[in-house]
Amino acid sequence: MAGEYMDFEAQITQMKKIKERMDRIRRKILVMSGKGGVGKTTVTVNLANALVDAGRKVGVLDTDLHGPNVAKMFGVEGRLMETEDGTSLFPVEPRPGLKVVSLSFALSDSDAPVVWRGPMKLAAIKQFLADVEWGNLDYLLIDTPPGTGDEPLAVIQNLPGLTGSIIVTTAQAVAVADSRKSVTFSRRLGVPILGVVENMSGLRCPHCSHEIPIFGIGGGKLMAQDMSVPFLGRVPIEVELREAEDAGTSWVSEPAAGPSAVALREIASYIDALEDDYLEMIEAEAKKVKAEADEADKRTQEENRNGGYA
Ligand SMILES: Nc1ncnc2c1ncn2[C@@H]1O[C@H](COP(=O)(O)OP(=O)(O)OP(=O)(O)O)[C@@H](O)[C@H]1O
Repeated sequence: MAGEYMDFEAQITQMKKIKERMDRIRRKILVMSGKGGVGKTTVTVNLANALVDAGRKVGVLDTDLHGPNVAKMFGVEGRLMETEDGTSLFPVEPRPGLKVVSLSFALSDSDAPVVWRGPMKLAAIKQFLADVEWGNLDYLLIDTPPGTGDEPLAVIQNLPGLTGSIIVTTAQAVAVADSRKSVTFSRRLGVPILGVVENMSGLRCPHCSHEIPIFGIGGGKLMAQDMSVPFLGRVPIEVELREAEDAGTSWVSEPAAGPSAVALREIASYIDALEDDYLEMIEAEAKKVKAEADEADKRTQEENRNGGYA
């Protein structure tokens, strides 16, 4: 499948299939981070569980082939199930209302590192967008590897009606610097930014309740303000959250769960309460910003062709 040559007609058929599938999903959200290990998958998995708790139908697509943790954090073993005619792939369902697919389900050996070039990843992402039988969903959350590489680009360029991106960072200066690139990347490609989450934002000492700023506190919020994007909230470090992820249980669903669950539930409620009018407005704004950037690029190319003269 991945990397196979596809003629023009087959590509058009695939694009139509993707559109049909995506039209049945109300909101499609890309979860990104500039830096690795800042908690993108944690945010994806917990937002998904919180939205399911609120009665929403949610799908999660894990496009991270090199560190696919989504299925593990939902406590499921992933395996690709096809219809008999091979035209559709079925997601796994860790709990009612939640469907999960990882690109890694297509790999036979989970211990083997993946050596796929960009075009193979692009082909695989397109195939998953076209073939996964999500049915009707309220949300599709798409987890991507860190950075602004092939996977987020493939999703943005091939998923019609992408609602927006959520950018996850820690408050640490290096993570913030990288997450600024994710903001610029989203803007340059015309993707509305729903907001920034500052994860691992302080650890409350269990003995004295003092907040220890392991990766700093506040850097993500400052970045969001500086780049004029919404700030969605701070999620503190919590041992129980990490333990729940290792056990594949839903931390946000625990009524007595601590401050990280409270913060993640609040972010999920905020996202769920976003009005369609607001989303249309930020989509129009994002398209305008992209059109202006395209125009500026065109002028620069023109100038370069004319030896630096307009
Ligand atoms: N708020 C938190 N409290 C405790 N542990 C956390 C928190 N956020 C993330 N973790 C843990 O930190 C590790 C990295 O998180 P996660 O896998 O979500 O990051 P990521 O950005 O998706 O990583 P990658 O770059 O590999 O895709 C995981 O072991 C996760 O359980």
